Amino acid sequence: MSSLNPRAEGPSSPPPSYTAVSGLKTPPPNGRAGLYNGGNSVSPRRVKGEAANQTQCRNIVIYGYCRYQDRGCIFNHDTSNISPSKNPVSPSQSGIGSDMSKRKLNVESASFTPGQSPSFGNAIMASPQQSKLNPKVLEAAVFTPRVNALGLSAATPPMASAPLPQGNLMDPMMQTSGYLQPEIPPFPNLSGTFEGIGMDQTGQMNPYEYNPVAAHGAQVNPYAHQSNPTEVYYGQQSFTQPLQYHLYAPMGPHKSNLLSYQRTVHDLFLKDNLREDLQKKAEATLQTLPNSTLPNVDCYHTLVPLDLHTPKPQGKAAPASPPSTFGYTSWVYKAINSKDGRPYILRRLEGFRLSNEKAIRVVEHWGRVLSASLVTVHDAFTTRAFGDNSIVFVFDYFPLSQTLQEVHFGPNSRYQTRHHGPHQSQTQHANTEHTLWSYIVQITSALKAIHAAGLAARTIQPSKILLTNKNRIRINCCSIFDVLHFESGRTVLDYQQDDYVAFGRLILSIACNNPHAINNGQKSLDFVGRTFTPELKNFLLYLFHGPGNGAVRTIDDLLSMISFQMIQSFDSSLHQNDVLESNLSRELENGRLVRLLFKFGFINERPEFAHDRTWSETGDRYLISLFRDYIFHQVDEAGNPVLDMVHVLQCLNKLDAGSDERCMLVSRDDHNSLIVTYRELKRAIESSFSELSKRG
Ligand SMILES: Nc1ncnc2c1ncn2[C@@H]1O[C@H](COP(=O)(O)OP(=O)(O)OP(=O)(O)O)[C@@H](O)[C@H]1O
Repeated sequence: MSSLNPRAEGPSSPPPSYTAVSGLKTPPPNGRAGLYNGGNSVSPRRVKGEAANQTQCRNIVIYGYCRYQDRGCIFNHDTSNISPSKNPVSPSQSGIGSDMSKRKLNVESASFTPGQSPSFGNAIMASPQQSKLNPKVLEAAVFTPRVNALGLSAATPPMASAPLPQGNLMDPMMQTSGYLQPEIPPFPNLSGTFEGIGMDQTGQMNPYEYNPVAAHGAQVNPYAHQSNPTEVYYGQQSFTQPLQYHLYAPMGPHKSNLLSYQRTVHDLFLKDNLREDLQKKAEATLQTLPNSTLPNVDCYHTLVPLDLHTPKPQGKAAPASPPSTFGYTSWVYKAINSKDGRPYILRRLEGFRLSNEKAIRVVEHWGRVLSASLVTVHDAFTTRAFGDNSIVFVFDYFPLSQTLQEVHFGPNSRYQTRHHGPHQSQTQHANTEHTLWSYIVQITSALKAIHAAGLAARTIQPSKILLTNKNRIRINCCSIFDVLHFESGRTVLDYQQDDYVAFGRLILSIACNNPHAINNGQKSLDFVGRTFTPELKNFLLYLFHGPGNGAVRTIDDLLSMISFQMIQSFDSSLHQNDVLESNLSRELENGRLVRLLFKFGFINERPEFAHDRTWSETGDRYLISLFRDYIFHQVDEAGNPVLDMVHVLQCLNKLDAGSDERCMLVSRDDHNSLIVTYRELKRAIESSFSELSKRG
């Protein structure tokens, strides 16, 4: 394994204020240079090798008795063995180097009470010669007793004592510090529960009483007296109870059975196809039209036309042209609203004169309709900004969406080459039917919301249904006909019944892959009957003919006919949701790390403070710059840069979590080494950042 060393070049180091060992060249114990992992730990092997009954029970040491003595505790309960050297806070637990463990207690020793113990969490001494405690260590804040892994003390109720993030949570930059390293329980156990927290004689939870029987179960836990939390914390994942904010937690669903060494750094980020899709959509959203002559309309600017087809002119000018959906020349623009900065769709109908003011207010009724399968309409207004009388409808914008007309019947349609018939395989039929049911479920759900609001969609046709994602559709342009034909004299019920027929036509045309399938209705229905399941044909028959005896179609009848497909569709969307959440969780970690990198960038190499003695590269700043080298500027034996992204991710995550793990930082001239915990590094970055904020 190649050892990684920070570059041995650059300026020699100024004297750091952290505990440093000049000339320390001790290789790190785990083979990875610079990473010193828990040098104060008691080796599990040692504990394992000892006969358990020769090991002093900790409850005797701490409390003078062990309530499990007669209930299976396998450790030694002989009190005569207890000498001052069996300090309840063992050196290894307290974070003092191994040389300190040999020292006996004396009058100057910090006194121990179960509620308090001296903290030795600061930079540890790595040099065997250096036997005095770092003055910083003695000044360190008193140790608050470790409570259980949920951060609950014995006296406080669970909700009241949940660990609170440090820092100002309202400050986005400070939010990275919201991830505290949770308190680590003193005696992790195998069961994964918090059985190490015993009950005292009053029946109260006692976080200090160790229950060896519960913790060991039938077998002896070799880590039972393991007192270095970090070793258990990182080495024995299954033993740990606290949340590990610095690790990437793989979230399901997991489809591939890759082994850990087969995974790549890509597994830590969004899936490529999803990223590409989102980036293309972002690009489309931000697209502008250079040298555009399009005007600003009301509060909308930066108009980009989306309707790539030649507008279909109406009236005498072009009598042979097929009429556009609304009977007016229509234009579709993407535009930005200057009030909220968001993109919207403006659909302009050219040459429309509003004869009744009330007509345009119909749009407000559509504000009540909430459906995920509907393109929401926000506003409608008349304008002369285009040099004519136009009416403009404002809709939600869905980047890169296509109409079902384009998807199924357009020149570039992937369905064009497929001719339904005997040559199509069973799988292709099944896929087409799956798509059809997916459309049916979504349109039915939209109709349910629309009809319940006392309205009718009136635009169920291939060119007015948008495909915004795979198999994800939305009914577009609702409300336009309500305004255009405000005084038509027909009732809403009539229009609602028309919706069902239009729905049937849409599904029939897609099933037959022919936009004109309705022109030969019976033949098309026979084809559907032969090709797809009988449920689909029955569904279409209901849409075209209703329940019979002159009764009207109702949305509830429709829903009961497709209940099975609804369940299937619901299940698929739950799966899809899981996949997206899993992808989201990957970005969650990365978002935190970016904010951490921002802080690094703000702090490191500030030229304006170069001669400022209070800021210059000593103390915290020196530590941070060495840590920056440790993360990013490692080189291998041949001096080649090591570009190990996983190392960067691990370091940043541990830093953000303020882990107790230590790392060894080496000055650029190789003359000084520092051993610090990530917790200290985190503190250094936070204090430097807050100092910067005060100066700013
Ligand atoms: N809300 C929207 N979000 C994003 N794109 C949209 C939206 N509405 C329409 N579009 C896009 O604008 C283009 C034109 O849509 P339009 O509804 O005018 O289709 P059309 O076939 O031209 O219909 P018409 O015959 O009514 O003109 C389509 O490619 C469609 O994808």
